[in-house]
Amino acid sequence: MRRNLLSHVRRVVIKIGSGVISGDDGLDNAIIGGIVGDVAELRRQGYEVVIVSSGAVAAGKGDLGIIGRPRTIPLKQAAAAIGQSRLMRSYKEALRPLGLTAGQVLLTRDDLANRRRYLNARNTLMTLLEYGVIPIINENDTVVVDEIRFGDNDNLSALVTNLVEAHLLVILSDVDGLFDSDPGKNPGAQLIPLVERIGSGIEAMAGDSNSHFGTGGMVTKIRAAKRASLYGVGTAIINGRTPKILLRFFAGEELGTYFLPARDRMAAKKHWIAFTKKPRGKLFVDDGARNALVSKGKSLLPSGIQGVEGGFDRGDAVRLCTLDGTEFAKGVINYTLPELLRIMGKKSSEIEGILGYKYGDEIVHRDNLVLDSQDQD
Ligand SMILES: Nc1ncnc2c1ncn2[C@@H]1O[C@H](COP(=O)(O)OP(=O)(O)O)[C@@H](O)[C@H]1O
Ligand SMILES: N[C@@H](CCC(=O)OP(=O)(O)O)C(=O)O
Repeated sequence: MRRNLLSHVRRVVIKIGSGVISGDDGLDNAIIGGIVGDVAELRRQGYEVVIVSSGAVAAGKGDLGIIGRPRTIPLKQAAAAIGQSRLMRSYKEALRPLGLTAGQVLLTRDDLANRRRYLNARNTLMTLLEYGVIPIINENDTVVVDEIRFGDNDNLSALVTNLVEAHLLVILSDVDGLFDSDPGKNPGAQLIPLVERIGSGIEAMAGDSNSHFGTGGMVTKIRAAKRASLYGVGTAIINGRTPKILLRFFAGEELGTYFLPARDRMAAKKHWIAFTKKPRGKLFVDDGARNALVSKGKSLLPSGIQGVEGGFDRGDAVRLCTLDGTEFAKGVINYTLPELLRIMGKKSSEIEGILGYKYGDEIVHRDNLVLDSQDQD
């Protein structure tokens, strides 16, 4: 059955967790060599591979005398500054004898939240693939602050899956897949081989990370699988410490946990609005406007808006709320806050008379709107 699920797959994002490629002494070059060997073989079989690799902090923290997790953000960032170049060197040295080369791509959420930079990052990644180079992506840990953080590389890998229009996300972790409870705490835990839909029952099974290395445990992996699934892509979680696991998986062996894609695929742009753009304000709309958006698939016009909150610019994402504050959608706004304060509650035909210009009748166009029922951040 697995072979059928993979038959359409040509481009794949492989996320490699810190716990897979590092131990207490830093990077585990034997494991990296094994994974890279599999990747080279997958390339020969015609797959295009994009790697999202963690491990910078684990590779650098020893130089700072840190045992266990770095306690502060500056320490984590300093460890990443030391470790990221070491991580890339390990990949490059493993790839070189196989005739392959890697390209480092460091991203922040800000890079992907801006549409122009998002498209630019995509062009870079596509060019690397076109030239047969393996992109190795990580969060740009040394510069990120909270507002522009992906948070964890599971999330980053789901967003990259959309960015490069991949057909499959494979998460290599230090466990065999998703178990019905944390196998680190419960030796009787059972592996779940197939997840058809990620609902609250599945989410309740996931626990945090138990290691010095991992960031989010199963919680962030399931969230990533859900995001990929809403984009119409399946996700596999398999054990990256098992030799030749990638080759066995792509040969169709039933390994780990496979999450099926959702039936209703979200368009790439809507997925980006839902998960990559950070909301910068709120609009409070009346029942008529909410109904038009939720039940009739209409755009948001100025007449239904009764209140605003936060500071936003044209092109930013905002949350849409009912008058009692219940959030029900997220969308990209066509007007700035000062403009909106002048035109809210008015008819679309009055916009030009009030502002002296208009960008359109819609405050949020339905093509740039994602309802909560479609699931979002
Ligand atoms: N239900 C579960 N099934 C499998 N692993 C779980 C579960 N709940 C929590 N975990 C923990 O999640 C860990 C993997 O996540 P993490 O440590 O963040 O690794 P990575 O570095 O691969 O991201 C496992 O080692 C395990 O201890
Ligand atoms: N960017 C960080 C990794 C963050 C992270 O999500 O780690 P992990 O849970 O091991 O995938 C690093 O390179 O150390």
